[in-house]
Amino acid sequence: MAGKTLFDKIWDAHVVKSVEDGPSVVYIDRHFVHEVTSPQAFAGVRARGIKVFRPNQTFATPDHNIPTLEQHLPIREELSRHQVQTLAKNCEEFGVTQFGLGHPYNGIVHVVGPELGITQPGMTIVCGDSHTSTHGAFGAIAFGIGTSEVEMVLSTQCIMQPKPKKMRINVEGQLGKGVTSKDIALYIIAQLTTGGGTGYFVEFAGSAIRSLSMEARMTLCNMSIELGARGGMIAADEVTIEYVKGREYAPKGADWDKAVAYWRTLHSDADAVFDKEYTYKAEDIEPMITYGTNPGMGAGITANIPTLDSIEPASHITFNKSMDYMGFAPGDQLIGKKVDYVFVGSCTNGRIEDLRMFAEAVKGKKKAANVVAWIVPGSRQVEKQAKEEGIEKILNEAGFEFRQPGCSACLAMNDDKVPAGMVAVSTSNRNFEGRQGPGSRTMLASPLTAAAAAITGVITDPRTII
Ligand SMILES: CC(C)[C@H](C(=O)O)[C@@H](O)C(=O)O
Ligand code: SF4
Repeated sequence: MAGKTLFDKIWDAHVVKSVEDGPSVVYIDRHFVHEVTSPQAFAGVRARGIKVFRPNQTFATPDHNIPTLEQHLPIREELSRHQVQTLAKNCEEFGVTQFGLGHPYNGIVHVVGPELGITQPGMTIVCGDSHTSTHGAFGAIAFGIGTSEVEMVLSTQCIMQPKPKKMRINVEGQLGKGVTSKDIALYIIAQLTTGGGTGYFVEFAGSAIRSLSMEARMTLCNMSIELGARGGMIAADEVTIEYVKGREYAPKGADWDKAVAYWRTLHSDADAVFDKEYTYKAEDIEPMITYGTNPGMGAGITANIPTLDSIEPASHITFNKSMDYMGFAPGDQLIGKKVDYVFVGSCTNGRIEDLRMFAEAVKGKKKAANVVAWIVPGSRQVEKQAKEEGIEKILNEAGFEFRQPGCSACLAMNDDKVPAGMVAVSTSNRNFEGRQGPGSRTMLASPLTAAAAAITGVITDPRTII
């Protein structure tokens, strides 16, 4: 019998019941909850007169609807205020731990879980949020679920899931100067398209992946969902173990030793078989940026936007529509395009390492006068650390505003909206029409590329400023 994949090992350890040709009932170790997808789920549990089955394995934090300025004041916008209050009330009623607005652990759910050690290797993790794939960076099976499934997990701590197919994506070699894991993600999605991973769970492997920090691995797994995949994962190694060690919710003492011994067994066996496998060379990856309205419409920053003759005829209409929306023309050079907004943050690139990267690149320089920049930490802990490390000071001296944590301009569910027609270089993960505000135009890139745009006011190769 062929060896097992990392995915299979974790999956098999969590299947409670399998139905032939049907979904399996899978036990869930950690359930993260935010204000957008939980109200109806809690209402459903309440209506059935039952309890949250395992409140100690459920953790909540408001993130989407919170403002990133003056968080000590009541939320001005009514719907957002209501969402955030409802989450707090539900968590209190059902005995779920909530890191509410103002709590030292508040922040974006996918930043908070890992930094508190709630996310651990070998676990099954769900949240009513597509970017739950982020947690796969720890060698966990983590995926997003819908509101009715949130209710299912709240009430049973299990979920029904068909087993996905298995894909491995290897990136071998050494990344070039100015190339980050965000660029790996945008490169892979540009190669395989936003549908390339549909039906699969992806394991990222290879020497370039193993050399990444935990933050960088989270960025990559975060974006696996933009490939259409159910989720992404990376086997735990010493980097992972070192990161989890000592965190608030991490196992301690003898439990820690036991956990680590188990985690070390969680990797794909040498003879494991994948349904699909791709291998890329790290050397081929340039700093990337998107020019269109889905994350697969990206290119190396020195490239030009493709011309119609390089695009399949069937896609011409959507391609042209996307060019119109962005205000670009096929064949345009990317470098030199004017930038109005820069957003650094989100569950993709709002961690301490991202802020460090941005701050180092802008240190001693000045923000371009034509750019409005929002630098938003992913959590209160990231905010605190950035202040302690002097990052806020560097940012302020360079003319940048450092805000309070939240999803912010990643999606327009709060006050931080990019105005219509404006071009934003954003470190987030989606560039759909209207994603950052009605009519807003998004170009996805790494924190380094965002820094280069912020200080020059135009799309700039980050390798020229570091
Ligand atoms: C609001 C939420 C359901 C949504 C998601 O699932 O991803 C959001 O986080 C996003 O990034 O679009
Ligand atoms: S930061 Fe963006 S992608 Fe992440 S959970 Fe919030 S809205 Fe979704």
